[in-house]
Amino acid sequence: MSAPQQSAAPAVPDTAVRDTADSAPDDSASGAASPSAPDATYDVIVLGGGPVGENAAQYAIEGTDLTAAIVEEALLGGECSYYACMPSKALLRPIDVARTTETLPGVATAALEPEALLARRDDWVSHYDDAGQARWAEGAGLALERGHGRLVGERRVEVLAADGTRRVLAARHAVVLATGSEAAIPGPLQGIEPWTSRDATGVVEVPERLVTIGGGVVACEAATWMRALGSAVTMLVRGDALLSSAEPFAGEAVAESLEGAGVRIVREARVAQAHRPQAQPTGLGRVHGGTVTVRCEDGTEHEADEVLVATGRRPRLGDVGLESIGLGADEVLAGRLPAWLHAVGDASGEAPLTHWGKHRARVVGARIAAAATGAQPPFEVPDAPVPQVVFTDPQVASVGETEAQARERGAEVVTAQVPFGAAAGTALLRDAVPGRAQIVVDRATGLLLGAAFVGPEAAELVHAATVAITGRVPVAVLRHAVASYPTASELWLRLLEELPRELRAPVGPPVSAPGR
Ligand SMILES: Cc1cc2nc3c(=O)[nH]c(=O)nc-3n(C[C@H](O)[C@H](O)[C@H](O)COP(=O)(O)OP(=O)(O)OC[C@H]3O[C@@H](n4cnc5c(N)ncnc54)[C@H](O)[C@@H]3O)c2cc1C
Ligand SMILES: NC(=O)c1ccc[n+]([C@@H]2O[C@H](COP(=O)([O-])OP(=O)(O)OC[C@H]3O[C@@H](n4cnc5c(N)ncnc54)[C@H](O)[C@@H]3O)[C@@H](O)[C@H]2O)c1
Repeated sequence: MSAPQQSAAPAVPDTAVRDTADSAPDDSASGAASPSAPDATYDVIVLGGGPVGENAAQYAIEGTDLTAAIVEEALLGGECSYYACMPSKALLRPIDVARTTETLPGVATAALEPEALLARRDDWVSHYDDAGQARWAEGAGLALERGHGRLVGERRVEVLAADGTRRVLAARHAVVLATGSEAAIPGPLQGIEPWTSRDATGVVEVPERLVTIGGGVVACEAATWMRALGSAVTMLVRGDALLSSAEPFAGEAVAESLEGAGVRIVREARVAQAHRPQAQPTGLGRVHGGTVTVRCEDGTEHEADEVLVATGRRPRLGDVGLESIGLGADEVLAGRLPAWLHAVGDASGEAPLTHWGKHRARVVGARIAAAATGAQPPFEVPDAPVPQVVFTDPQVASVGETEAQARERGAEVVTAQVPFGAAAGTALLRDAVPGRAQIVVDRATGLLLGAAFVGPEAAELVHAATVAITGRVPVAVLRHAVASYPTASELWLRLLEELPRELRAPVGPPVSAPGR
């Protein structure tokens, strides 16, 4: 589906590749066999050039004279740039704007132009060409080794290029696994060439009838743009809610909105079988064969022109040579790795989100640089919270723990909830404002544990919560962080006002925040 660009040679001048004579790793130290002497040696080798691998490589050499290579078998920039975040958000933003115009008197309702929308998507994925990313890598002083990389021993990586040539690379200090993830396709749907998220973001032929399987982020976002493009969408959800890992009111609001737009949501629908004549890989975003019939365990059948499987992703660790160093995927996912080997991003099993993977890559990259140069490792925050935005209408923006997660952990929590339109700034966004906002606060410390904003343009509200959780700002102090009038951020004031007085306005001397 992708159009890999292949070249056996590194994309940066050979000056970035140090002489290997006296510094190649000593294989005898580990007892691991090396298939051959290295063709090149770098200080750091990163397997996988997605956003996470790029950041790991960049931070591992920044401000040093270390060298790093990124090994990439397809498009430099990874899933996020060409098949995931960027195309999906490029599709969703005009849809969001058009929806907003439906609710705002004083502006004509905007009509979507499907062809122009897909053309915008194509621009945002650089027409599946990674030349710009390759230029960035070169500018950052990173070597680019094109081909499939796998470990072949301790700090050894073999790169198999598209033309069949093999190069063995040696890493003086570290190897980073940043190989991303792949769509998980349940058994009954294998063999019928279903769409994955790649086809949905790369849509070329809009199927008249689309069935989606799954009730998570991909299903909800894709249902939004596929419905807007004209598909009759039926979502088969095996549970009773959408976005089940978020606060319950998030899934309810998104379901109401999708149903309002004409999407059919079938809950408790467990897929037992799927059938399709002439299933074939016709290309990215094209209909992959004849009519699909999906049969559920309760005997109901759903017919469609295409089926999108959105049932989660799994780390891509199957063909990275872990066995050559006596490890398996379980060790990677549990973080049981030798000191020279690191895993980051989707491949690590941590939250499969670009910003989180990139953050961890910066941390790990800086650690590698410090260890390699003998510098003091940079300060880290071990329990930084993970934010996420689901770009549905309404948007779902959340960070930290949900109320249920905090209670399950045994925390004594207080929550505050307000309608999303409770502040003048949010009420002005649309004439009818759906959604809610909620904060979860630890009763004993007054610290924020989690926050969720469900509403139009909620995305930008969540960073304040991320800052408050990361910086351990008590709600009594947060109350004095004044939002401008009339902005959406004033929702914070409304939320804090809902908390018990002893938490938000305790009596005492002025200013008691730590560090002041
Ligand atoms: C439809 C969709 C929308 C998304 N939207 C968002 C969003 O809005 N915001 C967000 O934060 N996250 C989003 N995500 C998640 C995000 O795409 C991932 O978290 C992110 O791409 C992970 O980056 P990565 O670098 O770890 O992996 P990837 O982006 O998957 O990159 C891995 C790279 O490694 C290469 N590779 C793999 N194995 C090898 C090998 N053996 N040798 C050489 N190269 C190899 C691959 O070709 C690929 O280029 C979305 C995901 C999907 C599916
Ligand atoms: N805006 C964003 O940040 C964004 C957008 C898209 C994807 N992503 C990331 O990509 C990852 C993958 O997204 P996703 O939606 O595929 O996964 P997900 O984990 O969000 O949702 C998977 C859904 O599939 C269901 N499911 C799992 N196995 C099933 C089966 N065998 N049969 C039927 N249903 C099944 C689950 O119950 C759930 O509803 C997510 O973890 C998400 O973080 C992020």
